[in-house]
Formats: sequence, structure tokens, C-alpha cells
Amino acid sequence: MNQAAPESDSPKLEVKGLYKTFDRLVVLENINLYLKANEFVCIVGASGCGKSTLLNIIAGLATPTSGKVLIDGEPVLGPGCDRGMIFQNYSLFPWLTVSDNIGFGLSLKGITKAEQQERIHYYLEVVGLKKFSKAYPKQLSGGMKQRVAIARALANEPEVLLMDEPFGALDAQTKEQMQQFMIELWSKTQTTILTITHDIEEGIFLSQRMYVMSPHPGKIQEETAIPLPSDRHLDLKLTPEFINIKRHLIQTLRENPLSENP
Ligand SMILES: Nc1ncnc2c1ncn2[C@@H]1O[C@H](COP(=O)(O)OP(=O)(O)OP(=O)(O)O)[C@@H](O)[C@H]1O
Repeated sequence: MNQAAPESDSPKLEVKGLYKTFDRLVVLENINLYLKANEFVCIVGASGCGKSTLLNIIAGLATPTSGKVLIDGEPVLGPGCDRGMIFQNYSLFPWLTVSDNIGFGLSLKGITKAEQQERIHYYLEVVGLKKFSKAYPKQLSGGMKQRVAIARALANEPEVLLMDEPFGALDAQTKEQMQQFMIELWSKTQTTILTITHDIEEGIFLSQRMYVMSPHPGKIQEETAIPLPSDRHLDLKLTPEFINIKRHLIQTLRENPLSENP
């Protein structure tokens, strides 16, 4: 069920009546969603339901066929510094050190050298990589590379952080460490975060609200509140409250047909 934003609380990010068609294939149909400032929201859905297409449109990397995306009430017309994007494959510059990767966007924005250094140091500290400031990406583990990518996005101080399956390339243990890291980072920075994932547990653990997408065409099937404490530890995944939410979401996703698309 699509939900309009509550009137009294103007959203940080809003998607309104959004459709996307490739040739004659309708990939997204009437998507409506919102994020309040400082919220952590996940969109969960099966492969091929249009999650990446939706996130790319929100990022301004693709255009909708109709409908709009608003940040603080202003329409998104293309990529912008108000949105930081994290991809599954880290997308770091291999020839730059960790510090230079984090500072890359800052030098392009004309920020003074002194402020660049200040932000680099601050975000190195936030992601726990101070000792690796001079290392190159190839010297880092997958989880560390993703923390550099997150620090680089945050250093630009975006209004919203968008993450596309950010831990999908990591092994199970590192993935859980990154989920814990992300919750702590979110409490520290209070960034507004929208993540897409096909991992239901990850979605529940990270978010305050979730949107479930159904395929053919991609629609918002349900909005689900996650009424769990905001101070979360991985053991939360073993509690009856967590398992009940997981059961509900699994059953909701099972109502969907199998994907016939690539
Ligand atoms: N540029 C494109 N041209 C034509 N069809 C496309 C294009 N991009 C995506 N699609 C189609 O849109 C549908 C949704 O793809 P999308 O990658 O957004 O889904 P997804 O939910 O993110 O899947 P996954 O989790 O596997 O990445 C698929 O059927 C895909 O083939």
C-alpha cells in the first residue's frame, strides 16, 4: 500500500507518482514513498523488481518516465551533491590513497585545503580507518573499502545517503560487522539513509521503516514499521520481536510471482 507523507512533517526525500518504462516494459508503476529527516529506510524486494532503477532515478542518474523526486521539496533534475551514492562494488579510485579517495569530491567543490583536511580526518575517524589514511584500496579488505566509500560520500555532507546493496559483495561475517557499523554510524551522524537490499534481515536490522516492492511492474506493495529500539546489536536478530517481523516480510514477499525478467 502506498503511503503519502504525513502533512505536518515535511519529508527530506519524496517520490511522487513515479513511473519508469523501458521500451514497452513498465518497470516501475506509481511509486510513492518518503523519508523523514534522519530516518533510515530500506526498500526490500526480489531481484528484478526495479529497486536499482528506482534508486538510480532518485540519485538523478536516470530519468523517470513520469512522476517526480523531491529533496526538501525541490525537484531532482540530475545528479547532485545533496545525494551521496554507495554501490555494491565500492567504486574507489585505485590510484588514490584512502585519504585522497575521501577528499576527491571536496577538491572538485572548491572547498579550501584546510577544510578538506579537517573533513578527511573527521570521516576517517568516523569510519575507524585513521591508521589506513595512506593505504591504497588494493591493500584493504572488502569491508574496509566500503567504509572508505561511505566516508567519501559522507564527507560531501549529503542531505540523503543512497545505498544500492552496499554489503552484497561481502562474506556473511563481514556483512554483519558492516550492518553493526552502519547502525553506529547512523546514530553518530544522524544522516538520512535510503538503502535497497534483497536481504530481509539486513533491512529489518538497519531500518526504522521498510518498503516492500513487488515485481511486474515494480510497485510498493507494503510499508512496514520496524518498532525495534534504535540502539541495536546483532543479537537483536535472535529475538522473538525481530523474528516476527521477518516472518511477516517473508510471507509478504512470498505472495509475489517468480521473476521472468533477466
Ligand atoms: N537500461 C535498461 N533497459 C531495459 N531494461 C532495463 C534497463 N535497466 C533495467 N531494466 C529492466 O528493469 C527491470 C528491473 O531492473 P533493476 O535492476 O532495477 O531490478 P532490481 O530489483 O534492482 O534487481 P537486482 O536486485 O537483481 O539488481 C529488469 O527487468 C531489468 O531487465
